[in-house]
Order: sequence, then structure tokens, then C-alpha cells
Amino acid sequence: MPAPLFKRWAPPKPVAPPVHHEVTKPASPLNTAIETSTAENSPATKEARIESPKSIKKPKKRKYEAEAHEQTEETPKKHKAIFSKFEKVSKLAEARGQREEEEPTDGVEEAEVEELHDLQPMPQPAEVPEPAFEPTFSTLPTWLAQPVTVDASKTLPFAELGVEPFFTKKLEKQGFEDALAVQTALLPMLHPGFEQHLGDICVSAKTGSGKTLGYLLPIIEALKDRAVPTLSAIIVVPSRQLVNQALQVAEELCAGTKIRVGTALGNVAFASEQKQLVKLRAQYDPKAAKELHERASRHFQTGFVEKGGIFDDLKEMPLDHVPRYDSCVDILICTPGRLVEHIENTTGFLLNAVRWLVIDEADQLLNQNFQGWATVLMDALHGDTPVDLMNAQEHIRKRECDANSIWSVALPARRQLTKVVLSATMEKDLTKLGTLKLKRPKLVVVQDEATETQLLHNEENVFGLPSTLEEFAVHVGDGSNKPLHLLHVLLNFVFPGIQSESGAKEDTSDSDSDSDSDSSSSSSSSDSSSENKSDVEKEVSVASHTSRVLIFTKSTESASRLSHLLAVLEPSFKPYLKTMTRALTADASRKLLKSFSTGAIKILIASDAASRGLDIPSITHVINYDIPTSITSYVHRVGRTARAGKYGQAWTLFTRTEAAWFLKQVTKGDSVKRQNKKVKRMEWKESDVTANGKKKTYRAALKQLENAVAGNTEAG
Ligand SMILES: Nc1ncnc2c1ncn2[C@@H]1O[C@H](COP(=O)(O)OP(=O)(O)OP(=O)(O)O)[C@@H](O)[C@H]1O
Repeated sequence: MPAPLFKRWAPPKPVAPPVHHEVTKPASPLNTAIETSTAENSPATKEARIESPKSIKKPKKRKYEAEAHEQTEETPKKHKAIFSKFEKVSKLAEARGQREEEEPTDGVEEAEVEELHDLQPMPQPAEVPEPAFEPTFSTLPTWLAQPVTVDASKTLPFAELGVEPFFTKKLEKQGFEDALAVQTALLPMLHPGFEQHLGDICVSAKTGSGKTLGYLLPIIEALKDRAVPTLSAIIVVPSRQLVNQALQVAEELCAGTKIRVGTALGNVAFASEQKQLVKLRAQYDPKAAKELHERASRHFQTGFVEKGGIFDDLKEMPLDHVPRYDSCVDILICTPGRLVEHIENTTGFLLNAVRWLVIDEADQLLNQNFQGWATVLMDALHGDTPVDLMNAQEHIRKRECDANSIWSVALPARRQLTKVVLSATMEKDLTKLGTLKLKRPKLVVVQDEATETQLLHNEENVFGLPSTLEEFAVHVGDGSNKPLHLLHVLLNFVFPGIQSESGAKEDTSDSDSDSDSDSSSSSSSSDSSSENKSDVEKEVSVASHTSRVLIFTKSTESASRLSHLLAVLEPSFKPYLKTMTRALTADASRKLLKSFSTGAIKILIASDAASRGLDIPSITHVINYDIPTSITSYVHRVGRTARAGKYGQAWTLFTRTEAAWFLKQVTKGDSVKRQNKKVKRMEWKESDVTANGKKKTYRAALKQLENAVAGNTEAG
């Protein structure tokens, strides 16, 4: 039972001096220390010390004073009042102590005494929980932080979006009934009308969501009645393949109009590409011809004459004629490198009439920025046209501006230029977007409703995957048998039911399922595989199979090696297996992709070069044989399947050393959003993939490959 408050503060009772204390003890420090230690060891003091360390000192001091008062008769008068008070208090404390000893306190009183305890913490109101920190600011500008969002499932008839019947009929013929989500957003923003956005547009929409038609359709509609070609739209894409792909979509839409679509991708000699883009003609203008000849002669005297420039062309002109340059195309689809070459070296290649600049796969293009293409392009677009190449309107504008005429302000604007920047992995990186000199930009984000808040309020880059995509991951140990694991996936999940020529096909029903939480998914997938097997005839040939698989490797060399190994491991694949390498000409790669989309080829092995934009709707499976090097690369690779609402599967083989990055960043990281779906882990025993002599065949195939690399003629 704790002692009452007052008692603890009361000094000890004055005691009668002991007999041997006749002589007053000097108050030496040593004695004080002894006294202190004695007092400290007494039970009362111990109790007080437990209650409060402060309460130890005061009574000791007072005890000493009381003793001193009793023992010394020469107490100064001025301390009398203090001593009398002290005595009163001591008596009071003593009386109370006695009373308490006589009347034992019950629990209620105890509680009351407890309340008087001065060192007990006062009862406090319950803590008000602080709301989690939510920043009310964003480091992003408003247009990036608050994008226009469109639900990925939204579709609308093209006619409702103001598309002319001429084009709606065409689209219907192609099987496009309704506009997809990204198109429902882009068409009104690019069509002239009250919903038109008078500024630039950035678009972030998943792979295979129909971005190409979304930007091409309004441009082609606007140019439909064009009679004389003028370079009005430039579409920049990162690879030759994508140039051809966009060209195909544009040509289908332009059929029946006079719109001319040109390309610049470096597949032909530069001089002939120049002739395809710009036409030189002679214009009768004696005054201008005289001036130009005078300037040309001054230049020829200095010796600094630009080869292939206007003075060079002047030499070819008849008397009193000046060179004039006309564009041969309305829409130019090009790679950035070739575009820069034309801007710098093709006389008369002018961008003064360009009304649309489209940059597709923008994140890749801006990350590479080879030859500083963005800066060169922006200078050409926003800079002044050289005087010799100005059109009539530009000449008038220049004259009025030079004369400081008030009419210069009344002249029509140079032209309305709209930039459309698109990607499935659009990065909110202002330093990169800054090079594009965007004016009044708007960001359009196409996403599933479920992920809306996550994507919008996240300043990090978050990329969505098509909702129709199913992902699988296979751990392949140290990777020494990776080709055999790939073969296992091909035989059992991509081409189920085929008759294996190697006779090495095993049954998946005895494949070991993952024992962790993903095991259900693993077994369910095995089930789906066996369902597939029952769907197709028991033993079908590769030729009649509907699956098409795109296999990604880390380089074109590994693609070639893998192609060789697969052909040896499973000879039935050989006629349907091809490799896409950089060495292929544009024509050869176009033919290859065509036979892949028609089904003449079933397995295409490629490097990352094929990961962007490649649109072959019939691809049913993507396999990452070599793990991608970044999340963006993963998103683009797997996005080659499950396009435009079709079902698709993506498989990734990962080794022990790759597991940490892949599982943490790709399968569980926050950067990839997959609508309550998970990457399914698939596991089987190593013996499953090496059984039936496959290991032996694999070793023989490796040996053959070694010989082939060494140039041994005996190699098969
Ligand atoms: N309105 C539509 N209805 C049905 N299919 C469409 C429609 N518009 C486009 N498609 C089809 O969708 C597929 C994907 O289109 P597209 O290549 O433009 O996608 P993308 O968004 O550019 O993809 P990526 O980011 O991978 O380049 C194409 O095969 C195209 O024919």
C-alpha cells in the first residue's frame, strides 16, 4: 500500500539526542555523507526513494536542521518562525500517521489518496489520431498531375465522333465497328469543332489500344480534299518496321483520296529518297533570278558554295528562272535519324506548312535522342524559312514586319501546329518532354477504372497491361537447361496436342505444381492446358495449329543460336521457325512479318528490336526467353499479344540470379498495374524437361552449334 502523500514529505520525528552525543558533531562533509548513507538505507527512506527521488533529500536536510536546533541553544532568533512552523507541521504529520494506523483504509479511500499523488501523471484526453500525410502539392505541372482520363472499356460508334461516312464505311470493311477508348478521346480533340483542343496532346494508353488509328484518322480526314501536296503531317516512329506498319494503316485510310503518304526510313539511297519527297521546278521570275545570280556569283568567288544547295540548282535553270521546291507528300512517316538528314541536307524540304507532328513511342525516342533529333526538328519547325525558299505569304509577312507596319499584327498566324506525343509507357519526365516545346499541353490517360486513383496521384511512372493478358513465370534454375524449359513450354502450353517428332513430349499432368500461394494458379493453368488439349485433336501438326509465338532474346546473336537449337531439339518446328535479325533488309523483314501474320511461320525469334509497336493481331503467345532489361521493355514485349481486346499469354523464363529483380520489380512492383491479376508461377521438375533423351539431344545440338560457329563444314 503506498504511503499517503503528506507522510512521505514529512521529515522524520525529532529524536532525543543519544547519550554519547553530548558533544555536538561538527558538520563535516564526511559526517554528512555517513548520515546521508544511513538515512538512505532506512526502510522509510527506501520507500520514499521508490516513490520519488526528490523526496529523499528534503527530510534529511530538515532532520539535520532539527537536530541542530535541539542541540544548539544559540539558534539565531531570525529562524524561530521557521522552526515553529516546522514543529507544527511535524506534529500534524505525526497525528495523521497515528490516525491512519488506527483506521485501516479501505479500497475507496486508497483510490482517493492515489488521486492526490502529485507525481502521478494527470489523466489526459485520448490522443486525437493524426491524419496520414497527404501532400497538397505536386512537383508536376497541372497538365501532368491532372490528366484527362478515359476508361479503357469505353467504345463509341465512329459516326458519333464526327467521322465522315466516307471513312466509317472503310473502317467497317476493316472490321472496326466502334472506336476504341483512346480513339474516343483523340478524335474529338483533333477534329475541328468545339471539342478541339487548341494545343498539344500527350497520350498514355496501353499496348495494342489502337493509338495509330487514333491519330491518323483525324489527320487524313482533314487533308481529304487536298489537291496540291503540301507537307502537312510528320509522324516520327523509332524503327523502320513501325514506319511500314503506320504506312499500311495510312494507305488503307487514304485509298480513294488524293492524299500522298511518303516515308523516310533509309531503305533506299538518300538521293532517291530526296526525289521522292521534294520536286524541283523552274519558275519564271527575271527579277528574283537576277538577284539570285548576283548572290551566287559572290558565293562562287569565295569558294564556299553549299553542294546541292539552291545555287547548285540555279545552274540547271533556264534563263530568268529560279528554282522552286514542291513537296511530293502530304504525310511523311519517318525514323528520326532520316528526318534529321533531310532537314539538314535536302534543299526545299520545308516544315513551314506542317500542321501535325506525331511522335509515337515517344519515351523511347526521347530517351535515345540520337543525333539530337528533337532539337533539330524543333528548330526547323519553329524557326524562320530561309528567304530564298519563302512562299508568297511568308514574303508578305517578312516585308510588313521589316517595315514595322501596323498591318503585320493583322496578318494570319503562320499556321496552327499540333503535336501529338504517344506511348504505352509515357514517362512524366519534364526534362525530356521539354525538348518538344509543347504549347498548352493536355495529357490523356487511358486506364481501367480500378487503377484510376493509383495512376493519377502517383508521380512515379506506372504502366498498365492489357486486361486480356495472362502472365506466367517459370524458374529455370541456373539456366543451363533453359532451351529445354522453353521446349517444355512450347510443347505443352503453346502447341498443346502436337505430335513431337523428337518423341520427347511429356505429359504435363505429372508436372509439379508450385507449393506456395501461387500453386492454385499453377494447377489451374495446367488444367487449362489439358482443357486446351482436349479442345484440339489429340495429335495435331504444327502446320494446322492456330498458335503464333514471338520469342524474345537479349540479342540477335542469341536469337540465331536459339533458333538453331530449337530446330534440332524439335525437328517438327523447323519449317515454321524463323529469326528476325537486324541483318534483314526492310523488304525481307516485311515478308517475314507477313508470313508470320498469315501463319506460314508459327515461331518467330527476335531481339528487343521487335518489342515496340509490332502489330500482328494473331500473336497468341509471347515468351521472354531472356529476361527483359527494364519494366518498360517487359510492358512492350508482352504487349505484342493480347491486342485490341484479344486474349494472349506472356511467359517469362527467369534464372536464379534474375529472380530477385524479376519477382520484386516486375511481378510484385508498383510500376506495373494488372487489375487484380497476378503473374502465375509455373514449376516442374528439372527431370521433366531433360527426360526421354532430351538432355542428350540438347548436348548434341550444342556441339553442332559450336562446330557451326567455328566454321566446321561437317556441322549440320
Ligand atoms: N476501332 C478499332 N476496333 C478494333 N480494332 C482496332 C480498332 N482500332 C485499331 N484496332 C486494331 O488494334 C490493333 C492495335 O492497334 P495499334 O497498333 O494502333 O496499337 P497501339 O496502341 O499503337 O499499340 P503499341 O503501343 O503496342 O504500339 C491493331 O491491330 C488495329 O488494327
